[in-house]
Amino acid sequence: MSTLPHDTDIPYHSEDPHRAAIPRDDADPSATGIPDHGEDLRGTGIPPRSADSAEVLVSVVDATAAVGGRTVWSHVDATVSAGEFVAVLGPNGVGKSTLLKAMLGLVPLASGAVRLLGGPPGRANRAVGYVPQRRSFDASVRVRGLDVVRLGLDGDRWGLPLPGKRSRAAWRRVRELVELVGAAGYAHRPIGQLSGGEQQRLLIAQALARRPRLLLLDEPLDSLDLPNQAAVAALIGRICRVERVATVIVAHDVNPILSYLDRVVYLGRGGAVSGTPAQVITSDTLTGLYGTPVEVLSTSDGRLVVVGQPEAPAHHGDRHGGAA
Ligand SMILES: Nc1ncnc2c1ncn2[C@@H]1O[C@H](COP(=O)(O)OP(=O)(O)OP(=O)(O)O)[C@@H](O)[C@H]1O
Repeated sequence: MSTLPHDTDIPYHSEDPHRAAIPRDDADPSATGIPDHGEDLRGTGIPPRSADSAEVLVSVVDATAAVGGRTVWSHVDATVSAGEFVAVLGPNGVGKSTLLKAMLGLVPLASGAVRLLGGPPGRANRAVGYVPQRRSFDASVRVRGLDVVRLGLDGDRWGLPLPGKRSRAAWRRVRELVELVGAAGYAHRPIGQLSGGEQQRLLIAQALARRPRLLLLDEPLDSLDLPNQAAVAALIGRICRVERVATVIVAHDVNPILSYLDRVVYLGRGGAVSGTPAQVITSDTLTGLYGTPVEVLSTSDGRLVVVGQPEAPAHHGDRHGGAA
């Protein structure tokens, strides 16, 4: 895989000296069947994160979100540190997308606070790459994949075209990104004619265009087949670990990303529990979160199956679960 060189005029922070510490898991991972990601990255060659001082990029503190006049979740605490890979999990409609939007300042909080890269959300959004949910292109869309990636660099720019030197640097950056996500074989084709997995890779490349410190991905594995889920999950794991872009991913199924994750935020019943996968994805923790018996089973190939998780969340205002 290619790395992101530093020969353009676009700021990049991969040499950040304040990389996050890995929140080490006190629980025995073998007890739950959940791999300890620090040592096990499925033989990908991806280095485990080293433990040094953590810089918090996002903090959500005792937050309550109300959308359309209804409380979606309340008393949620969550943090994302530099270089971390964090999953937001929970049943349909529990408010996972709302949490990402709250981090971006797109959904105002009813109470509590969000800080993004040291300030109020919204101000630092140029340093954040965001791929919203279910963004796909109709077959009739003729824009090339390359141009979709380029929009991540200058899509918000109006007026005269970039001068030649800056334009060449921008196209060089686009080519790097296309290589990074493994899309070189099809990026010149109209994006509407590409598969869901191919489109997803190009959208991730677009979100990385400005060398963000934080990547927010809303269900990037949605509607992909299993091999594509595994491939895109591995790509995101590499971006997080090798390129050191902290990543928050909304997912329905934790299994494709399980071995790459540092932490999860599990939403349910008005609140949230966060911690390492081994701490959170357990029968006891999820039973406490949902207030109904939930069983976490581990299959022989290491997949987790959550049984009994309520599909339609009840919305309560009470605090529930030990948010970390
Ligand atoms: N613009 C809106 N107006 C009113 N209600 C909304 C709006 N957007 C979301 N909601 C409601 O807020 C709740 C949380 O939605 P959200 O999309 O955050 O959930 P989610 O966990 O991401 O769901 P899914 O897993 O189905 O994508 C849902 O009940 C949804 O119907």
